[in-house]
Amino acid sequence: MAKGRTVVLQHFLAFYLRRRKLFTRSACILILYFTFNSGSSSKRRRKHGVSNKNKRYLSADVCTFKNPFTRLVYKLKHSPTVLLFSRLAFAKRKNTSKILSYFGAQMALLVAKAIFTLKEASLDGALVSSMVSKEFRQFFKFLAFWLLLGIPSSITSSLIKKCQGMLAESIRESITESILDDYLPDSGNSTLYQMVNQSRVADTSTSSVLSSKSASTSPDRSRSHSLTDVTNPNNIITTTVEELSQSMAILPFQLFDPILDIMLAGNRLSEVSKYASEGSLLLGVVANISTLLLKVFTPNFAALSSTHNTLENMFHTYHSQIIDHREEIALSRGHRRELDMLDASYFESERFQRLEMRRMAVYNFAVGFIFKYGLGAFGLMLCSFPVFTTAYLANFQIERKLVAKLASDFFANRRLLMSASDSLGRLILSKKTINNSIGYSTSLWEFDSILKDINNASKNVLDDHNDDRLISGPNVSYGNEISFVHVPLVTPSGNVLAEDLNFSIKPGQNMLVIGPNGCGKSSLFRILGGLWEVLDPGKVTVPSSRRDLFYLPQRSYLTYGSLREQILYPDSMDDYRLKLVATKKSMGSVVKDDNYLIDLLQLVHLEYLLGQNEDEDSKEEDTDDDDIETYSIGSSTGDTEKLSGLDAVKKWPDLLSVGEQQRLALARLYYHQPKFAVLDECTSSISPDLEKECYRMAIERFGITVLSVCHRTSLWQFHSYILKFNRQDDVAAATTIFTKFDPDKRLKRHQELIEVEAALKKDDDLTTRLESLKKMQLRGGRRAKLMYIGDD
Ligand SMILES: Nc1ncnc2c1ncn2[C@@H]1O[C@H](COP(=O)(O)OP(=O)(O)OP(=O)(O)O)[C@@H](O)[C@H]1O
Repeated sequence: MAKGRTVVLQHFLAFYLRRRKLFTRSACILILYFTFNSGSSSKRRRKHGVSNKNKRYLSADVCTFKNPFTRLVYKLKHSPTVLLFSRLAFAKRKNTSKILSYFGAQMALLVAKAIFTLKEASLDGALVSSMVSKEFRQFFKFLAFWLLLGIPSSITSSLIKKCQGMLAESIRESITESILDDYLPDSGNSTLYQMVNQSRVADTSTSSVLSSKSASTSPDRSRSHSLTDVTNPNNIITTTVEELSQSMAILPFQLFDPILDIMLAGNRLSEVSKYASEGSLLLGVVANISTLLLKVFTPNFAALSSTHNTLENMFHTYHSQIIDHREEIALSRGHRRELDMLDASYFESERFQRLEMRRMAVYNFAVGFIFKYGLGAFGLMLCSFPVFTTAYLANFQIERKLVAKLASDFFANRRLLMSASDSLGRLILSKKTINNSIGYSTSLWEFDSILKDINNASKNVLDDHNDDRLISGPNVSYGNEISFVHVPLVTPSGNVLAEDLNFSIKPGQNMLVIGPNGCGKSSLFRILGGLWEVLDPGKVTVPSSRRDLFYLPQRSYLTYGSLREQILYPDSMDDYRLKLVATKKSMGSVVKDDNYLIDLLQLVHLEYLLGQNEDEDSKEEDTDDDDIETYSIGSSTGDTEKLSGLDAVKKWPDLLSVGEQQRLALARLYYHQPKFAVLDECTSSISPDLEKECYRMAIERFGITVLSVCHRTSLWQFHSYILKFNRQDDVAAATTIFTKFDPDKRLKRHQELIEVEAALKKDDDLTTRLESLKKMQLRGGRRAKLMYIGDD
């Protein structure tokens, strides 16, 4: 009876042996398929409120594709990762070839690595076999081979790492280049201003033609815009691009290395072991059960990384805010309040990180145990199977030579199966990297879409492709003047500041703009600078070229760079050199060389900046260890702190007082010598005498026509026209009056008012005169003294 059962079993085994290759390969495919389809289920994603980000980009008609292949192609074509790579990373041929070559090199190295692993496994087996059969010469021969194999194998591993680094760097370079081209476009469009502004304005649809245009052209994009925090573009451009590049660079390794390992191991097993087919099939089933089991321990990676990023961003933003306002905080002793905010933000972030670590610890344990030990144990069983079956079939009468062969196979197979089970674990972990990459690329794609929408909308309003235009649009015309006719002044959030703005200024007619705080004085210049649109029925006439209008705000913008660069801004050093060559060629015109720049500094009494070549930074640098190779950041000239004069590179915004910064900005204005200049309280911190001198210089010496907002009466004398904003307390929109301005007359009346007010206390006869003056004030609005000015 027992003999009959043995015969049946032997026939059964023989049948499987004939089909072993087929079984092995189908088992491999099963393993890969089920492993890859594991992870967080869509049900759980929905429960956590995190949808598959990819799906946002797929319109409803994707469901109409019956053919799964067409559907897959459609999905791929619309996936943000593919879009991001096709339009940003591969935007330039040079970058494309770099990325593809590093990717190709990495793939080739991965294949080489897998082949070396196979060879090592065979050598392991051979070593054990020679040891068991006591063939010492063979043993040392194999040992030498094994050592030799270690050289190319180690080189390959190190080259893979290097390739990953280079791939990450080229992806980052390429995406950063493309995003920066949209972020600060050559056309001079105020994309960054509009993007941050739009996201801060709650109701963008009211007045922003830009947003409505972009919404109408791409509904999917406008819907997704709200998902990206564009108020923090620095984080997206630095951190997100870096993280995406890193994860995309390690993806080929994480994905293809285990797949190659599994495939090669399966193939090898089917060749070397007679009974590997059943084992491989069973291994496929066990791998499937394991991945199902792993789902229980898998956290929602997308939700985790999104919350993590939000909390980190918040902490980062608080820090930047404190650094930006360090002086105000220090003077107002606001430390405790700021510390509370930082503590709260850090505590929140840390609490979440602990939760994240707990979830990841459980997940890592599950991956480690299930795949390394669970599948590893199964692999050992599988390897021992040929030993037991051979022994069983030969009725446990095995020759010595066969024992050595079985031992060799056992070790080779065990090694391959252990590495295959480990590879399965890595394959599962690679899903995390894929999800992260999708998350990062979605954020980046949304961000770039917003930039592109803004730039495209601006292009639509352009009547020609002249990038040098000051502003463009259907309501804009060009001439030798600045004029506003029936222009409504409306904020991006739809607040009407002034319904009907009218004025006209020709060269030489300097205009004073006055009005209460928040009435829209600076907003007028936002229209003039192209930041806000000229809405219907308004018509604006401006000089055609950007160079004809210069804007100086109250807090002037200084860059980190040389003193010369502060004066030249926004010109670059190349622009400066070109201008120098041009003026030298054209005989007779003033050559704006370094001596000219020094003269300008003298005009604003800043010549002492030329002599400052020692500061604390340089002293700090002296203490640096000479042996350490240091890099000069922000300058190609090397030892920047030793430079002096116009070449001195310093942290000018931190080094100069507000008044000094304003004077430096005036030197900048003199250098550019525009036709018109907007001076928006740009001299408020300069002493009155020097302020007057600077104004006189701008108007008389450099022939600049100024449109100025200033509260000091000492500057009235430079203006011949006045634009006055009147706002009643109960009406949001201001009315405006534009008239000729006689500074002497107005000053006299202003002085008179002061004197009458003083005399009133003593003399009743002046009451009548005061009443008449008060009437005029009331007509002018609530800011009595200011409204008096310019009232005829
Ligand atoms: N980007 C913007 N989006 C929405 N509202 C804005 C924006 N910029 C300014 N405003 C609003 O427009 C109004 C006018 O601002 P503006 O800067 O023109 O005032 P101002 O007359 O120059 O005041 P001040 O004399 O205090 O400088 C303010 O209420 C301000 O909140």
